[in-house]
Amino acid sequence: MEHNPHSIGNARMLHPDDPALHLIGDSAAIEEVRSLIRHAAATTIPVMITGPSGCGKEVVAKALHRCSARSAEKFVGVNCGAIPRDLLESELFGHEKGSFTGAIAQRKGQFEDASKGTLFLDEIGDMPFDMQVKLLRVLEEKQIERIGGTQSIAIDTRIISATHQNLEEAIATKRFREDLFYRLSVFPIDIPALKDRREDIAPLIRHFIKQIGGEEICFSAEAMDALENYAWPGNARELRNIVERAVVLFPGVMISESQLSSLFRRRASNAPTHHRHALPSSYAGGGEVRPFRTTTDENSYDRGTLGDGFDLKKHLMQEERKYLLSALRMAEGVVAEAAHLVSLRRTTFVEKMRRHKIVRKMALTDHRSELVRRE
Ligand SMILES: Nc1ncnc2c1ncn2[C@@H]1O[C@H](COP(=O)(O)OP(=O)(O)OP(=O)(O)O)[C@@H](O)[C@H]1O
Repeated sequence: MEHNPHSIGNARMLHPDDPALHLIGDSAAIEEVRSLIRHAAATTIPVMITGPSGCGKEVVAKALHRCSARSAEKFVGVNCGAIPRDLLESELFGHEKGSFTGAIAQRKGQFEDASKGTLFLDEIGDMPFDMQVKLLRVLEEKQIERIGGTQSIAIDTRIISATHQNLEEAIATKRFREDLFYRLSVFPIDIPALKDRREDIAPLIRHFIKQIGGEEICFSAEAMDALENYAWPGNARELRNIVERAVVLFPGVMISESQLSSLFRRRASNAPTHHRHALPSSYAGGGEVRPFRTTTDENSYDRGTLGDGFDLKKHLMQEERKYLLSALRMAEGVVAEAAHLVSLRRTTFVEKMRRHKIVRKMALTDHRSELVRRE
């Protein structure tokens, strides 16, 4: 058992610097999450954080790390869905020099790097099935072997995983190993969607305004009402983006309900209104702005474009990459929505992202887009 004097007890007994308080929200659901963080932080048991995309899973993981006795050590985040299969094993477990083409030097993996600290396995539901077997073995034996290595290395790494997927469903369809699921989710923490904890919207707006800096903004009572009634398909991430836009477009201004539509640039028709019955049903069609336009007609290419080394396969790959990135940007990093924008299944979209080495967070405005994030 690890103990941290600041992490145990209820909110009233807490030190004002309690890292769990960095998790913003006044709802009962967030209060419950804070309480779970404090309990989990006093142990090293594996925690699995679930909730829809953008709801704050990484914020919770970091709060848990900061609350724990490991807070002085590293927090290392790995996005299991964004790293190509071939690289993931080396990313997690490291490799010895010469163990494969391109392994020009020995490299420690994230498990070793985060030893004594916390390893955050984000998007665990996207981990390839064969890697799941390897991960399970490591968790059971508490030791790793670098690729091409001959000796086992003991590790003392706290594991927090997260997913927006329904892993029970993934288990039923044999995409996720049941034994690994039970190993990782000893202590589950579920974060509800923002639409189910509307009390958090106002404090989150205040928090984001402070975090972003710049001139103060505020929303009229009707505008606040509309924001509190909106469906927030992108959850807190979408709210943050709206606040960012508001700070740029309306510095020092009281924002009215009618001005909100300019903040919701994705789909003007989906902008919130304070009439509950008029609320956008999150991705309903009517009046959608069409994201992509065809720029050329059939038969319109001539010798000027073709010939001279024109490579159709390469060209199509480049175009595909542009479409994927644009869709991701328009969907503000919500993969399911981006896939919907280009009429692909989510899994196909993720597969294409892997092929193009696209990281979901490349599309986000807060530029936290690395494969591996460190604190
Ligand atoms: N309760 C919260 N308090 C403070 N900031 C929050 C909270 N929830 C979300 N955020 C902010 O919203 C954005 C998205 O949060 P985060 O990246 O943690 O979501 P996530 O659930 O991990 O997303 P994904 O599933 O896409 O990985 C971040 O900018 C984060 O700082």
